[in-house]
Amino acid sequence: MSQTYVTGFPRIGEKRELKFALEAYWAGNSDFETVKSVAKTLRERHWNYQKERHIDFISCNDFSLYDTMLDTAVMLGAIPPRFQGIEDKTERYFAMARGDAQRSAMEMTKWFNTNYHYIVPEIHAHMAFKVDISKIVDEYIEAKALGIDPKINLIGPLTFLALCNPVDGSDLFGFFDDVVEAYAKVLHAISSLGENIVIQFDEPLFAKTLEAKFLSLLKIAYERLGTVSRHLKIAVVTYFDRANEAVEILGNCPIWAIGLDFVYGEENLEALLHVNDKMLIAGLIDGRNVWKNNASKTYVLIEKISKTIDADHIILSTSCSLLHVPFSTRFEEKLAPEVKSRLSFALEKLEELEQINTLWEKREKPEISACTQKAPSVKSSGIFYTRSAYATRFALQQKALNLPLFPTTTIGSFPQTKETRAVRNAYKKGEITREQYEASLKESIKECVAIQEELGLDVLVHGEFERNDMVEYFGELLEGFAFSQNGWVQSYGSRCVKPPLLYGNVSRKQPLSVDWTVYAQSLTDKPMKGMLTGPVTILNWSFVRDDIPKSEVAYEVATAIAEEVDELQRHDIKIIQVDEAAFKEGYPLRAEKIKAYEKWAVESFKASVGTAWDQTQIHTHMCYSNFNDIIDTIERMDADVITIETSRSGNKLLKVFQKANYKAQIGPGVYDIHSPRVPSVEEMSEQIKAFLQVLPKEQLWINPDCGLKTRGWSETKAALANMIKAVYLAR
Ligand code: MET
Ligand SMILES: [Zn+2]
Repeated sequence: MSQTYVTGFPRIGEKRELKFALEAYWAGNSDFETVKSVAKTLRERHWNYQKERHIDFISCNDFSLYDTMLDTAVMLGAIPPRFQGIEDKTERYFAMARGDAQRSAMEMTKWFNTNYHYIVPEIHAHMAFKVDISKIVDEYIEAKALGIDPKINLIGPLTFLALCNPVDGSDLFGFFDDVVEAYAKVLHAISSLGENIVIQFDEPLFAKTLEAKFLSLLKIAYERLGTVSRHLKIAVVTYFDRANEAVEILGNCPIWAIGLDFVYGEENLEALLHVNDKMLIAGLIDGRNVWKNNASKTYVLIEKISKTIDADHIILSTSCSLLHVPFSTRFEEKLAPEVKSRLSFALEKLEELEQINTLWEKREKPEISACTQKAPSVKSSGIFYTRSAYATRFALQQKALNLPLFPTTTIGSFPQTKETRAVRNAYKKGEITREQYEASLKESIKECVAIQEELGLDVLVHGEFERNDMVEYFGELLEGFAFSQNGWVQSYGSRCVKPPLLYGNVSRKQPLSVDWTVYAQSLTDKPMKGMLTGPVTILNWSFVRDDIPKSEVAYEVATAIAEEVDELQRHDIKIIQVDEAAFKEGYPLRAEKIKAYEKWAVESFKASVGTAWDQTQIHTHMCYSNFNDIIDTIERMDADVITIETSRSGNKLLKVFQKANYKAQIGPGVYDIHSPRVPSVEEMSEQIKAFLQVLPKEQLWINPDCGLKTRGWSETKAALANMIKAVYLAR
């Protein structure tokens, strides 16, 4: 009998119950008892769903009221000093997650190459770890009471350590012994709960290209943790890519099982020899994309695995936690059948796991399913890109635009007020007519243009009031995208996103932004910048079809954008910005896979602007501050101007551009838009001076560091006015 295993389950609830319960509590509209009871109901429901599908290994402690990294920090007693004075555990927990009147929240960042954000634990020298497993015990007992014998999910010690932020600058590795000992205490305490308890250590860190030091520590850690108690069965589970180096070590550690992802790391097949006598938890059902599993392909994969691993040592599993996919397709009433029939969310994936297990048990190989998808029409070889060298373009653009020294601009969006959103929603719901909607949008654009003229900005924007989201907006207008009603995925805390479903061949059947941009240009003599989202960002923030290579999908999206670029310039729009906000987050975890990513990412960006004439100035924008490793790639994108987020990193970042002898223009953000604070003229003057120490003045643009849509109007006007004063002083 083979067995099934689910790495982890989404916790927000099929109707986002946890979100609403938490937000009501935070807003003071309900009490914590209500949150607790909603959470309990959800856990129970989620366990039962898994039980109904006869999943053999069901997790507890994959649940969290905010984030499991934060839970781990709490479990280990890694409480930053500023929160230690808060007596009440619940109050303290949410203060760490969200900050309170006196204390800033802990930092948050992306979990590996996903769009889930975890809380970054803060550690410092002489920190006394103090173990508290009460959350685990509660959930374990709760599951037991329901007749479930759960495994216990814990973030593995190496992944935990690697993601910690030593706030006092101390050496991360210096904490290793303390962290492992704290985990040993956790295991010791858990072992008193029962016999043969399975502990799942999540170690996605092992799917990255690792420093040798980590590999040697991993051996020490699991040799120690594997011997804490005979009553525990330790499973070390990796995901998101191959983990070959770690397997070579884990195969000789005193643990029970090793988990490998064969969906995003098929190279793990080569590591199987080193699994030795351990159980293999084989990640086969894609835990982070939404398409139906191809059972015949999976079956073949299991056959391959079984050549090295005895069948009774193979456990069939999801490739990672199902946290990264929406709950169920059963709430989708509006999706076209051809789209819906191809989807599989968390609940459906449980079914798929059960099915493949049944087939495998009976050694019943499924028929090869016929491919229903048409082959894409465009090939990624030989992209369309006819722009001349930068120097030639620069001269032509100078002439066409005649901009002053330190041209000023913004990143695109202006404050989205309640009214703006209300109008958009009313139009979406059919409560107002197209004419009414357009009239209202034009009003907003007109005001926005007037404000920018009054402020004295050099390159204006229309304000992006028609966009709810920079990817969704384009997806809705392009062919090949669909939108679910309830396809929510947790992004951080109580927040969820609903990524577009890029299911088919992408094409542009209508203009995307031309009308708004042309209207905005008609209101001013200053250049109006056209605003588009780039292909890499569109892909990285969508669920992308997996029946053809990503590079081909990206090229289709790029072709559609390139048509829009061409139409904009034919309407006399002289500057076009193609945002690649998510360029960097799409980077693979494995060094050897980076080249291939960069190739399709750069090529598709270039293809998306390849129609631009030399005198049309192409901007791009990225919200990052670390370009060290990717500067050559940025250069190859060949944009005329790149605006970036520097405001929080001084001119350190610009030095990277200087060192690379970067020739095109750069707009380093002079102020941080993530806070309502209005920086003074002096502050921004200082920033500009710092920039000038590194880059020649001809290369500099001055702008905020990202879009202004989350800001209010008053702070926006004040900050931009100060920015422009600082620029006048510099000129
Ligand atoms: C996350 S990057 C945002 C870019 C977009 N043009 C904006 O200003 O909102
Ligand atoms: Zn940005």
